[in-house]
Amino acid sequence: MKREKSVFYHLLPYVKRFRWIYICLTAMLFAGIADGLLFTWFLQSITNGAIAGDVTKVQMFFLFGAGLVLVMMIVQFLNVYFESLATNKVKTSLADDLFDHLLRLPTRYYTSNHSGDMVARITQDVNSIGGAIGSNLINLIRQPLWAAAAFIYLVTIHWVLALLALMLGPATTLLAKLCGRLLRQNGQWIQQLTGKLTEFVTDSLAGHLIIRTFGLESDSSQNFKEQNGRILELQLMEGRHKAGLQAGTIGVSLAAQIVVIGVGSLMVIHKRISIGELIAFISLTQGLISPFTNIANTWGGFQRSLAAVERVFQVLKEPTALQTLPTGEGVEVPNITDGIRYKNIIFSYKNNHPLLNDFNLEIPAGKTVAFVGPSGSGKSTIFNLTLGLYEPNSGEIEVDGKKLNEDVNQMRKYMSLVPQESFLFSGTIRTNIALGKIGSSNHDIMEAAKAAQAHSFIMELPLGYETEVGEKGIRLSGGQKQRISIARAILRNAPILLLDEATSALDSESEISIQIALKALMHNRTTLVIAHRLSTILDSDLIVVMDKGRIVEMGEHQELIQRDGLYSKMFAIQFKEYTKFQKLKDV
Ligand SMILES: Nc1ncnc2c1ncn2[C@@H]1O[C@H](COP(=O)(O)OP(=O)(O)OP(=O)(O)O)[C@@H](O)[C@H]1O
Repeated sequence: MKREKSVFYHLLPYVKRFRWIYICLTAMLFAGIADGLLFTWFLQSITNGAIAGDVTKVQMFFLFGAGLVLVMMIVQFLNVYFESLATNKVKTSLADDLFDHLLRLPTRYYTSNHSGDMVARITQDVNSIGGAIGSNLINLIRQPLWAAAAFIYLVTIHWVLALLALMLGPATTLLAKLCGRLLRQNGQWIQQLTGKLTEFVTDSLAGHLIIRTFGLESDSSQNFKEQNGRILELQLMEGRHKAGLQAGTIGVSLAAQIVVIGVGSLMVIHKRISIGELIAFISLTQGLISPFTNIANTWGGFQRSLAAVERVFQVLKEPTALQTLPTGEGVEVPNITDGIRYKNIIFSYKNNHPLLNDFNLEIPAGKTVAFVGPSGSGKSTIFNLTLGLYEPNSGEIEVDGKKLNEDVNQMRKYMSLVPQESFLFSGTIRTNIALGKIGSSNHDIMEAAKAAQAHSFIMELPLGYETEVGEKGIRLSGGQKQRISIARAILRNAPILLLDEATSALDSESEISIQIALKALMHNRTTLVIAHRLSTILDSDLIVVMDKGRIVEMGEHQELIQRDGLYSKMFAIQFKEYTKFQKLKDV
């Protein structure tokens, strides 16, 4: 019960948010119960009237019955309508809050959780919570009230017979408790496996190229079938539990009715109750036992929904990194004059050996600093920290004299990132560039594209700037995507640029276009670049050579070459590869 309480505690704010709907639902609930009792009274009275040969009474109750039917229809309509309103409104707000919360979560959460699982929580789990806030919840409230009302009504006729009718009810509750536990456990397994299956599907779609080129289709298909088969087994087991519960509860309900009919008939013979009252008993015994049956059935579905609610609230309980959600609308920030300072930074991704240990560096404003070093030396980590995606364990980063961690959102307005892998969202080229500064005019977007050497290839596309890109859109080459990414950064016009150069070799035309685009982008900005291109390295004001999280060398190109250390070795290798590449291209 502790678990149920905690789930309700979490759901309560949502119920409160739509309290007027729940108030209407409660009103309908009482109207439904009153209607049911009035119907029994109608049955009892019209039967007694018929037996007594009282035509006026029969006629009057006939009209009364017709009125009841009308009221019942209206109540039923409003009941279903309000229930759907309540469930869907809560579901929608929960999904809104969940997505909002996901956007606020720290970068660590994204790197340590699978996107497929997050998708499953926001779609499937949110959808399954209907059972905990909609019909199941209402039924769990309605049924005991209905049982109590029916019992009181029957007690006023004959209390012994009423107790007899009630006697078998609790048996179904025991059955429900047992099956409920099994169903809940099963529900959790199904949800976990479905989350895993969603992860597998998203991975397979994203990695379809590897699947195809390595000929892994049959293995993937087999893997999917196995996982899906396991879910099927659990669903069938769920079906068996539900069937057992249903059969047991129907058995109990029928047994109670037979007892009531048998004993009630004897009472009619002995003139203890009238035939009309026996009919009331027959009609209400069903109403007395069915709540136990319905609670039992509802309990299973309810337990399953609780499992889904728990998965949703697991995410909602994760501590966030952002208080407010920043907007991409353009705000002009002044150019910086004081550069970036890293002071005694100690940082580890996990609580083990720190990757950066007492890292100190000063990047002067307006300069281009290239970070070079072997793979895993910590270059991207410097970017992650500068962008405030991770916080150092100790030490401080200052941007233009202000502490980065004091207002990360504001400080990020000073920066734009051109990532190694250019990501295009589903939408048009225009909207993709406009992400650099939401609300930009078409003229500004076009100017940015021109500076990024992207305008001419965009104009050659069938719909120009309105061409759809992203998963469902046209395929752009790596170089073209990169130029759109650069245009986005040009439009953002932030004073600090973080550029993670793409490693893949481009054809010479793209290479030249990108060089021109980057020159335009880097102009007049403080630039941090994870450098892979010789031209970038040579043109940098400062080269920071990193190895195992430490700065091992620092200086200008010539200086570092003369030092004959790690940099000169790396440069020699790169230069050899570069000339080989150039020769190959010349051939
Ligand atoms: N999100 C993360 N969680 C845990 N460890 C990480 C994470 N990102 C990077 N690392 C580890 O930190 C170390 C430094 O990685 P980083 O990406 O900064 O290196 P890099 O110099 O940019 O490498 P590359 O040139 O290959 O991109 C590596 O050992 C890497 O495995």
